[in-house]
Amino acid sequence: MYRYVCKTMLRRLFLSKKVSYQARLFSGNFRYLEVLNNENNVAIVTMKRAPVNTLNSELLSEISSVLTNLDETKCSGMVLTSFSDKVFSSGLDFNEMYESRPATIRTLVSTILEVIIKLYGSPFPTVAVITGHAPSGGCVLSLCCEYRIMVQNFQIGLNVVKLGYSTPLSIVQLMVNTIGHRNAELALTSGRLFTTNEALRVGLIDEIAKDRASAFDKANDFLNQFKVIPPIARHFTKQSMRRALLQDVSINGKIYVEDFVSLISRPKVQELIAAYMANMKNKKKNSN
Ligand SMILES: CCCCCCCCCCC/C=C/C(=O)SCCNC(=O)CCNC(=O)[C@H](O)C(C)(C)COP(=O)(O)OP(=O)(O)OC[C@H]1O[C@@H](n2cnc3c(N)ncnc32)[C@H](O)[C@@H]1OP(=O)(O)O
Repeated sequence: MYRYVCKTMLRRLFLSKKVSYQARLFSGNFRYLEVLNNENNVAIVTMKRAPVNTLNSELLSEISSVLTNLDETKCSGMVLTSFSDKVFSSGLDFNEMYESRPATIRTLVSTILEVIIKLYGSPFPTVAVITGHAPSGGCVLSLCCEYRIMVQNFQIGLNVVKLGYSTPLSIVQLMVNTIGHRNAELALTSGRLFTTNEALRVGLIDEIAKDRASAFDKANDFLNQFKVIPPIARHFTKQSMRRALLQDVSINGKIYVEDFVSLISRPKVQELIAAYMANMKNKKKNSN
């Protein structure tokens, strides 16, 4: 009898461990992401592709899967952030754009498009906690969120024009919707990166935080206000605000992707990407 009780207790203990292990598996399943749920059912999605969260197809497809999962599990909100206290994301991975087969570039671009559609159109409220630099693709991810809180002394913006290709129309629209036509035109045509203070002044971010912890406090304050708002009413209102852009990308997305692939594949653009990458390496060598 004693042996039976011990065995049953051990089995229960094992099962309970297994359950809590499975609960953690959602975060453990990803190579480049950590996903944790807080007590308010808010998902904290942390990009952790060291060193600078460069957006390759794998990281983007993990973000895409998480967004589907959060939609299905009816989370109350999402915070998108970075493991790094220096870089939120360094944008699309040059290694998948430089001297790559069109199919590789196509996968990269289609996957970021998938993320844009899911993140921008998500039914739950979304906040970007920007703990470091957010150039290009990093800025795009934050623009798809509803609210941006950025830590002091970093840079954010869309500098793609400097790489020799134009900003895709929907991305232009994201910027226009956020900082207005005049500011967007000036910023996009010059590839301007804004400091945290400048970004607040122009409306590219909503709040400045002194550090990661205070950025999370501000994100919680933003999300808490929705506790008293019926989610369905909130969701439909968000959809109405975002419908035009979402409809455009779902109708024309494939065309935008193909345009972007052929733009990136042009010899002149490839040359500029190579020079840009070499410049990054030189800067690093000289600073060491
Ligand atoms: C709806 C429309 C449908 C169409 C869909 C199209 C969607 C398009 C989206 C918009 C277009 C976006 C384009 C891009 O994102 S292109 C990428 C542009 N990115 C940049 O210009 C930033 C480049 N990086 C930096 O400026 C710095 O790295 C940064 C300031 C971010 C950090 O500086 P830090 O000094 O901390 O780090 P390092 O520069 O030493 O970098 C560390 C290593 O990482 C490598 N690195 C950095 N960025 C990239 C990158 N984007 N791709 C590949 N590799 C990168 C860097 O070379 C270092 O490598 P090593 O350690 O090997 O030297």
